[in-house]
Amino acid sequence: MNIAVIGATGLTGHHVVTQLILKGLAGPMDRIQLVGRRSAEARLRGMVADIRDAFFEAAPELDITLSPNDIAAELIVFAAGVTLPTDSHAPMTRDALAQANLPLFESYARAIAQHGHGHELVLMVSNPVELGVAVFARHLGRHRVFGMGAYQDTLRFRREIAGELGLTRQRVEAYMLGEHGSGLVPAWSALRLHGFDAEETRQLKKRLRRGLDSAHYAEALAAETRRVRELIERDDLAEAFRHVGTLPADLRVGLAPFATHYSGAKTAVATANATVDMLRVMLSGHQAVMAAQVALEGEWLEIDTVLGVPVLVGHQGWASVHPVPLDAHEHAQLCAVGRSVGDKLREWEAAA
Ligand SMILES: NC(=O)c1ccc[n+]([C@@H]2O[C@H](COP(=O)([O-])OP(=O)(O)OC[C@H]3O[C@@H](n4cnc5c(N)ncnc54)[C@H](O)[C@@H]3O)[C@@H](O)[C@H]2O)c1
Repeated sequence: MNIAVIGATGLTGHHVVTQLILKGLAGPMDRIQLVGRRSAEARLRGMVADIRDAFFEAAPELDITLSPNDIAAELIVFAAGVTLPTDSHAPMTRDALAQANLPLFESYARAIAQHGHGHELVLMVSNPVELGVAVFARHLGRHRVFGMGAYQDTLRFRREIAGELGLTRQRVEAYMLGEHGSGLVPAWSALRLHGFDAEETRQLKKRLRRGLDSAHYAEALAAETRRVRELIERDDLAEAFRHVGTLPADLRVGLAPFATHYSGAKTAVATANATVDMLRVMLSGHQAVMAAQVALEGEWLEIDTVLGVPVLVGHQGWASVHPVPLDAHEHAQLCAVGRSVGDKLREWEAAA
């Protein structure tokens, strides 16, 4: 299998490459294209030497690729571009991030559409993930492009629930939908706890939610983000983490990574883990339901933009949306987030 990692020398790209090898998804019969800018050539060479040193005969073929026109792979991970700074005193807005990364998304998407073989699947890691997916979907066809943000948010949601209930993550079926960032939509109505009946699940869900209902989630997330931001700006990371720990599971999903990013540690290991997990499904030849950002055209809830929703993922891309039960508030919230993401995407692309 040929896998290309665009932005391979970046923190996330580097972890994706090593996790692909460590988890046995890329071995001597496979090839990883390490894609970077010309200015990153020396670093890419160093990276190849280091990986061969570490894994030797278990390492895949490692190719250095300095032009988007030379990408030749079945699976492409896009992890290049600008990221939000970790210095809370020099903040960057998501609008500025979008303007910085849009030309990069465009140039790679255009090159892959022109020079690729027409079947590549693209897994978008870079942010704003919805914008990256929108651009690649337009050039390559929407069923070949996924954003991993919703999958990562979903893994975090399941982990937070599992941790609080003392269960393994495998026993928790749950989805975090919507926008990766400020527009998360926890689909509590779709929660299934394997080994618990409907009444036990209802009781446990009530305990987990601590009185925060779907109608007030967005407001609570915004208020808690302001509170955690204030603590980070005061350089009180310890209090920020402590405070996040007091919140309900669905708020922790949005806020724990926020604090982790500004701690300076960043979230690359977990991001690479979620990315490689998605690649595992795409490589397996089987199909699985996973939350991902995809470009919808009204097939679920009449949403007509890029949004994190549950989709059936396989080696040919995402085949269809897999609808999950939502209550009226969750439904309304997901549609509202969809409208807001659609507005932002139009604004960002018009400003380019
Ligand atoms: N989805 C998530 O949960 C999540 C988590 C972490 C990071 N991210 C996103 O992933 C992206 C990368 O983050 P990071 O922390 O690894 O950043 P990083 O700064 O460590 O790496 C960025 C990489 O992009 C490369 N790059 C920049 N311009 C390029 C170009 N024109 N061609 C090829 N490569 C180019 C840089 O050389 C660098 O290697 C960011 O957009 C970030 O927001 C997403």
